[in-house]
Amino acid sequence: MRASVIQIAVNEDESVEARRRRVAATVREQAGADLVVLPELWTTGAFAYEEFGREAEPLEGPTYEAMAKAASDAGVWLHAGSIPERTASDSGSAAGDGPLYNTSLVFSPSGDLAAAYRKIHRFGFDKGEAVLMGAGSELVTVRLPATTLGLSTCYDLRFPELYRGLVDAGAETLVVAAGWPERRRSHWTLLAQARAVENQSFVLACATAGTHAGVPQAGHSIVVDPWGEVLAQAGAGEEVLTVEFDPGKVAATREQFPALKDRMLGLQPPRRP
Ligand SMILES: O=C(O)CCC(=O)C(=O)O
Repeated sequence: MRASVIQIAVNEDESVEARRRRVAATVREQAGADLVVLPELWTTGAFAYEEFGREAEPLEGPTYEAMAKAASDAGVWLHAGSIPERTASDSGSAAGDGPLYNTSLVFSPSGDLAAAYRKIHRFGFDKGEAVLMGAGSELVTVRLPATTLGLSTCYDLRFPELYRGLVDAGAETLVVAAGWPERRRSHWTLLAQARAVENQSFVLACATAGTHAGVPQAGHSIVVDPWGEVLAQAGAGEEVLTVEFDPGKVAATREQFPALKDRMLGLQPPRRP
């Protein structure tokens, strides 16, 4: 299976519309790949909080349209990263003034939407995304011909129980769309490898490059195999990481070193003295 992980530079000197055109062209250049992956919130930048409301789009908005077409032009499965999704209000208002979500979109090679995943763990503690966006509550997997993807977004990477849930639902290739800051780059690499090892799964983790809202981005998108070996890692700048991998290695690893089978569920909490 061949995957292209597109690490996009998100800088403020480029308009959202120009970036959308540029990214669509780069996706088209990946014809021949089986899977193409884009990062989190690449239209606005994950830290450009003021842009979230301004650039939010309905699920089937301009990014959806451009990415559906790029996927079908290239004939690839496309994890199109995430968008700030504007939803309708509870009253169903056409103005779409309901909560925002950080929503990832996956398209099939014919350009149909295969899945949408709303980021579950929002970043920012008591500010930023954590207060501006709603939290998703559903795990999402996507069946491809050769593997099953488990979807996640950026800060989700810190929450191992999410990935265990994805593995229990059949995931073999864990995709992380991110806009991770340079300041915590060591955590990014460490956690991507940890999620691969503990879940005996491939991890395809796609980050952004550049600087927006004063936050330098880590880049260093990474692909890790189920044994924890790094198959490829990008540098700090914009880059397309191309990697060939054998999805059969997941079953082989789980069979040869069956640690996942030794999970002890339903442990009792410690007794009070
Ligand atoms: O967990 C981190 O250090 C970064 C998370 C983040 O930047 C995000 O989720 O947008």
